[in-house]
Amino acid sequence: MIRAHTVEQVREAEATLLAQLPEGALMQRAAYGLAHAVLDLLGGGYGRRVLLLVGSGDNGGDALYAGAVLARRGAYVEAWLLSDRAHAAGVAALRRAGGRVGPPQPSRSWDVVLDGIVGIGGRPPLRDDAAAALEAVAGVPVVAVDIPSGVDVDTGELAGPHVSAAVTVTFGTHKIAHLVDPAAAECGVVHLVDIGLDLPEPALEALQPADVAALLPVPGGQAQKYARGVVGVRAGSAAYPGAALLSVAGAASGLAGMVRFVGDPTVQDRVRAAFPEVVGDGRVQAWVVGSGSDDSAEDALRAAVDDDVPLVVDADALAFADLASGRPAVLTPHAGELAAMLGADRAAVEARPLHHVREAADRYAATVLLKGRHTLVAERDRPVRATTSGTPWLATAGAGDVLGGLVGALLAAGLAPYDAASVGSWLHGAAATFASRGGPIVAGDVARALPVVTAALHP
Ligand SMILES: NC(=O)C1=CN([C@@H]2O[C@H](COP(=O)(O)OP(=O)(O)OC[C@H]3O[C@@H](n4cnc5c(N)ncnc54)[C@H](OP(=O)(O)O)[C@@H]3O)[C@@H](O)[C@H]2O)[C@@H](O)CC1
Ligand SMILES: Nc1ncnc2c1ncn2[C@@H]1O[C@H](COP(=O)(O)OP(=O)(O)O)[C@@H](O)[C@H]1O
Ligand SMILES: [K+]
Repeated sequence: MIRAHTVEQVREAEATLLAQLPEGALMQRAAYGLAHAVLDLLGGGYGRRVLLLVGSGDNGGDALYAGAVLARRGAYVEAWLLSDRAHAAGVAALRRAGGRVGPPQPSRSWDVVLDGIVGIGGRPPLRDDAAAALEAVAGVPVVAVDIPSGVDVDTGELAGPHVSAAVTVTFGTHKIAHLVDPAAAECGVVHLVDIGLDLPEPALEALQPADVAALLPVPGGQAQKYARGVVGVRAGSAAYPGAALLSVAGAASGLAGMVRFVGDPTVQDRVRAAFPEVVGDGRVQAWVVGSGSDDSAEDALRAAVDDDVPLVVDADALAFADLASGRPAVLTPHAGELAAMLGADRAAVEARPLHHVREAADRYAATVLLKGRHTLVAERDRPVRATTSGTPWLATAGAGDVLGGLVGALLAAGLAPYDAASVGSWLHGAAATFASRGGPIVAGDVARALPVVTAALHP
């Protein structure tokens, strides 16, 4: 599991550790890890040209000490101090190691910039002098120290100019901005340096393959199809028959024991032709409702709610999500749909996805899965889960229908809504990456890849 903590949680853990360690030891650990990440990126130190952007806090201190390590490895290191209160011991260490301190020499070209402007003590927006320094080094790859300066650490929001990093080296634990967009998209590759912090329950987490494998419902020797769970799909319409096929394709991932389909008769024929294993109406352990349902969405959701089993509420059914409020249910909006549910603008949801997904989980007393580059799953009183598997090629029509069906299969197999949503989202992203191999895919490819990625979790 990748765990992310708030600034306050990190500060508390840091204070406990600082009290036990000799002065400066924690910063040395951080700086050493940072320097080695930079050496990895540059393929060595000798002859490399490194510019440090140094603010007034300990984040600048990390950059200065790492700069000293790099200078001792033969790099040419220069520190641009953005404050006259830069970390004094760090400045001295850099000088001792042969680094230069002062405004950068205009003619120099840099292999890398270390962003030590602000870390977890920064409050966006960045000040003008810091923003001007970033402009001056535009085009040079940046390694962000702890956090790309200018992003809001605890919300993942952007507020004005900020660093776009190739690599972010963080310390002790991930921060929320490393996992939540739009800030997460500015972090590049995130590298965690262990500095020995003892941390509480995280604010946010991201499942890793081992976590997904541990949560996955796997049939035992005595398995039989009904006991494995039956998932029902009420999706599609004469106008959108494809959505029914894709929702069923996700449900027919093999993770539940049986799939039922209920819908428009012409659509039903097409579903049966494409999926001979799918049967008609009857008892189910979970319903998936709404993908392409058009004007039948409300009736379909009411019928599903009457069965009193866990629900996936997708697409057209989201307009009636109040019907699922307080029930075991996963609501699966994209940003536009969530905006409509909350009476907000789509742009506001995209700028503040964490805020809005939490608001919806609270308002609907349900599990809310907000689709996007890093999908977020929120439920009251639980850490939000972010999905980091996937590829931008997954942003393709019908991919969301497959996801809804898949989450429904996991609900039917007995996972709680929170786990079904986050495990389903992870598998969906992994299947997309597997199917894509770096190239284009369509939604059906994602569904077809689900058994392969599921099998790969249990070698
Ligand atoms: N926690 C840990 O376990 C460890 C932490 N470590 C490191 O310490 C870092 C935290 O250091 P920190 O507390 O000194 O804060 P930090 O982020 O460097 O600077 C804050 C200062 O910047 C300023 N400033 C504020 N807003 C600004 C703005 N918008 N634009 C420009 N300037 C702005 C403001 O100062 P002012 O100039 O207002 O006096 C403020 O005081 C952490 O991220 C990690 O790198 C590791 O060494 C070891 C383990
Ligand atoms: N930039 C992106 N990178 C990775 N995945 C993305 C990106 N944008 C969207 N997705 C994923 O693509 C899928 C699109 O689903 P959705 O918006 O519901 O489309 P549709 O309604 O056509 O099925 C979601 O699973 C979402 O998380
Ligand atoms: K930084």
